[in-house]
Amino acid sequence: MAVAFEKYHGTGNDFLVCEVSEPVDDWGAFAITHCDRETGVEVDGRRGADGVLVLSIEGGDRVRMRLYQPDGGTAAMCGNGARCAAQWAARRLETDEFAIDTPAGERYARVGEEVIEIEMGVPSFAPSEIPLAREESLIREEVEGWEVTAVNTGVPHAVVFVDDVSTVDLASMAPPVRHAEVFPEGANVNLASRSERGFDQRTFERGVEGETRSCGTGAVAIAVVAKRLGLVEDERVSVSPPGGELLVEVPENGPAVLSGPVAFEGRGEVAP
Ligand SMILES: N[C@H](CCC[C@H](N)C(=O)O)C(=O)O
Repeated sequence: MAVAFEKYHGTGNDFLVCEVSEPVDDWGAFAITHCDRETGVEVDGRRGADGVLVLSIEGGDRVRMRLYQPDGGTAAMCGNGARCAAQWAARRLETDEFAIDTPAGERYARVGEEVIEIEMGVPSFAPSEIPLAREESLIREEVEGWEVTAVNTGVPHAVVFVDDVSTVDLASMAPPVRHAEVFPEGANVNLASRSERGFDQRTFERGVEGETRSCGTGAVAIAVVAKRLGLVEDERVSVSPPGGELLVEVPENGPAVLSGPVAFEGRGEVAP
C-alpha cells in the first residue's frame, strides 16, 4: 500500500507531511528512508527532507503533530514544522486559528495570507528544562572553545554569537558542542551575527546531524538570548536563516511568537 504525503517548507526547512492514518508501522524508519538527501523522495527538484510531520485533526478543531527526524528519532517541538502543520490544517479546517498539540505542549497557530504565526511557549534558561548536566544556567560560557548560551525553546539550543556567520565552518564547529557533556540530550547549535535588519542565523540540527536552511526554534533561541544578553531592546527581532526571514516576538512576560512564510511544494505517494 502506498503512503500519501504532501511536502511543505518554511523558509527552506522542508518536511514531508503525512496523516497519522497512513499505513506506516514505523514512522522513524519511514523518515530515515524518505528524508535521505541522496536517496529519499524528490519533490520540486529537491531530494529528501529535514523531517516527517505526522499529523491528525482531533475533535474537529485541534491538530496533533509529531516530528520524526532523518535519523529516525523524534523531537518535542519544531517551529517551522508547526508553521507547515498549520498550513496543512488550515486547508482542512474552517478556521485560521487553532491549537497544535505537540510533545512540548499546546501551541497556538494563526494562519494569515502571507505569514503563519505560532505561539512558541515561554523560553527557559533553567538547567533542568534545557536540560543541562549541572545546576546553573549556561550563559556565555565556554563550551568546546565557543562562547555558548543555552536555552530551551521547545527543544534544547546552544547559541553562539560571532562576527559573521558566513565565515564559520559550521560542519566542524557544531558537532563537539552538539555532543558536549553539558547537554545530556544533545542540543541544536546556532550561530548568530548582527545584520542590518536584526540577526543572521545558521543552525546545525540535532537529528538531521547537519545544517538546515532554517530552524524556527533556533530563531526564537537567537532572539531570546540576544534579549537576555542585552544585544537588543525591541520586542520584535528579525532573524534571517539562509532560507528566508523570520520574525520573532519576545515579550517580557508570556510566550514568544514566531512568524514567517510557508510554501506548499507538492504531493505524492511513496512506499511505507
Ligand atoms: N527545525 C525545527 C527544530 C527541530 C529540532 C530538532 N532538530 C531537535 O531538537 O532535535 C524548527 O524549526 O524549530
